[in-house]
Amino acid sequence: MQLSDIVDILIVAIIIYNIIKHFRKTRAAQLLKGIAIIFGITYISEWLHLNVISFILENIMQMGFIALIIIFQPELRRGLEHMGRSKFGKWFSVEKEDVTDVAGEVCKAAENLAESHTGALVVFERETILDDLLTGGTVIGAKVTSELLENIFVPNTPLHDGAVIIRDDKIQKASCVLPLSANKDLSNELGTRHRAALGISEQADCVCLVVSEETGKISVMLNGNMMRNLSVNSLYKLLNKVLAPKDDVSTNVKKNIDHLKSQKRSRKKKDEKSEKQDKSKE
Ligand SMILES: Nc1ncnc2c1ncn2[C@@H]1O[C@H](COP(=O)(O)OP(=O)(O)OP(=O)(O)O)[C@@H](O)[C@H]1O
Repeated sequence: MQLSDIVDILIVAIIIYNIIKHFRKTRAAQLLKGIAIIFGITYISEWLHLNVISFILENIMQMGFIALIIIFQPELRRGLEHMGRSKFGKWFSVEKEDVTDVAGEVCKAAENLAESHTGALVVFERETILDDLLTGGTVIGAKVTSELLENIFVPNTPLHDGAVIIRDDKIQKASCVLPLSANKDLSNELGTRHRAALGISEQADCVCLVVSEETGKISVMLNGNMMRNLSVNSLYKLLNKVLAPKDDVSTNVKKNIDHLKSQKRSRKKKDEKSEKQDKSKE
């Protein structure tokens, strides 16, 4: 066995491990089990020379390949988008200061909504444009303010049902219907609002915020995971962290300048200190 074979096997093993890990808790896991069973039966029927059965199964598998691409289209798209996402690109097309403003306004609204037990669902769009995953919705296109957010979710008003979508520093849409998660591990006490937030976070890189009407608790969904019962403080920190532009070029430049300045300062201090020491010796 050559080194390239070992590398080859390792890469395939890592890919299979990640596919299983990714699909373990989703509807796709059942499909993958079914495919594995068909593969197994085909192999056994070939081994036993059951020609008709193996002919049928082989044809099913050929057609199945195309069917798989159609069935897994959202997952494939998400995976390819994830791969194509540049490490050096911006995650969010607004400045860090805007992110802090948006996070502040949303947290203020979340605190008031939680206090009054008003249900709310807010989705922050990041790299992946969410339009294809949304049904319905009313375009708003206004700057994010706590007053506007709180107003949208007032019960029995036209826009309170469904999700608000935040793109950059604007409320892009309200009253949007999101895809529901098929996660079976989700607690029974959580209904469709939480399931919808989890659903879209499984299919895109967005960040979802839910205020429960029933309990007044704040939850955040990200990459198909849920963080429950967050305080407003931790929500603020989390939003700033996940929405901030990563490795923003200007931030890096600033960091470098700061670093150079602090080096210069410490060199100057050192020089002054040694000068003083020399003088005292004299
Ligand atoms: N697919 C969906 N997309 C967006 N919003 C949805 C969707 N399904 C339900 N909702 C919202 O969730 C509300 C119903 O919430 P439900 O009580 O079933 O969920 P929940 O997770 O228990 O939340 P809560 O704790 O606030 O009661 C609906 O009125 C609607 O506003």
